[in-house]
Amino acid sequence: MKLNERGLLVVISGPSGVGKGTVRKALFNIDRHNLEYSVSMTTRSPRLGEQDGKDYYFVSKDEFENRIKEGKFLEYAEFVGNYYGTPLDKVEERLNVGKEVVLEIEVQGAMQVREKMPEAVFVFIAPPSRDALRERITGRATEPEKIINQRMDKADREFDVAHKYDYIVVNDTVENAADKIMAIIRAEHSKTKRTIHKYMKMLEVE
Ligand SMILES: Nc1nc2c(ncn2[C@@H]2O[C@H](COP(=O)(O)OP(=O)(O)O)[C@@H](O)[C@H]2O)c(=O)[nH]1
Ligand SMILES: Nc1ncnc2c1ncn2[C@@H]1O[C@H](COP(=O)(O)OP(=O)(O)O)[C@@H](O)[C@H]1O
Repeated sequence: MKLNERGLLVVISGPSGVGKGTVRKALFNIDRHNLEYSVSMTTRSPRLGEQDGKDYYFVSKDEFENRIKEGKFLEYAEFVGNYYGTPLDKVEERLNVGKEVVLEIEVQGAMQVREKMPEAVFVFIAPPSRDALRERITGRATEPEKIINQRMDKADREFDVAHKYDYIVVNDTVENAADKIMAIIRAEHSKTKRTIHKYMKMLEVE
């Protein structure tokens, strides 16, 4: 692999129900060829229509904890009673073939990635308002009210760390948000390439 062929790691976070999954799908419709979604592993139960290996790898708590011990996650975190983590091997493999790898993860995990891979780009998706967020998460009708309340509390704490991200994108319409994230990825990709190119020239590396 040539040094300048490595893809960009893109970390997307945002409160539950803000529209991360919806925006991500729209993003992949813009450029399916260069983007690759990192499928996470979780101990939460599948929602209706979710597929193992596509939406998540659904595993037991024991299996997840074994993988933690074996060091198989780039990052992992507990979120409202369940584990979620990013399998490391696949991310490395896809970055090395030049794909832009997209992680959709919560904020504690994102901060772990920043420690390990500071060259990644970090995007926080925000709702147009707190009321809009509650409407979206309620409208999706996948969680009971108690869990929705827990997720709204969690959202308030997540807003507090939004300033640690490189970009904040408001999900007003899905199309706008996806276009903005695509523009960020393209700009960051060119920036990284230019930096590597300059560095290699300095070292007189071919
Ligand atoms: N740290 C971490 N968070 C994850 C991972 N996969 C998903 N998440 C986050 O876990 C949270 C809950 O996800 P989920 O139960 O699917 O709910 P949803 O975001 O409301 O659809 C969201 O903030 C996800 O972005 C992962 O691999 N690592
Ligand atoms: N820009 C938007 N305007 C209105 N509703 C939206 C928008 N983006 C997403 N939604 C809706 O909000 C709900 C939550 O979206 P989802 O992608 O599941 O969120 P997340 O993955 O962040 O939990 C879904 O019902 C989705 O259709």
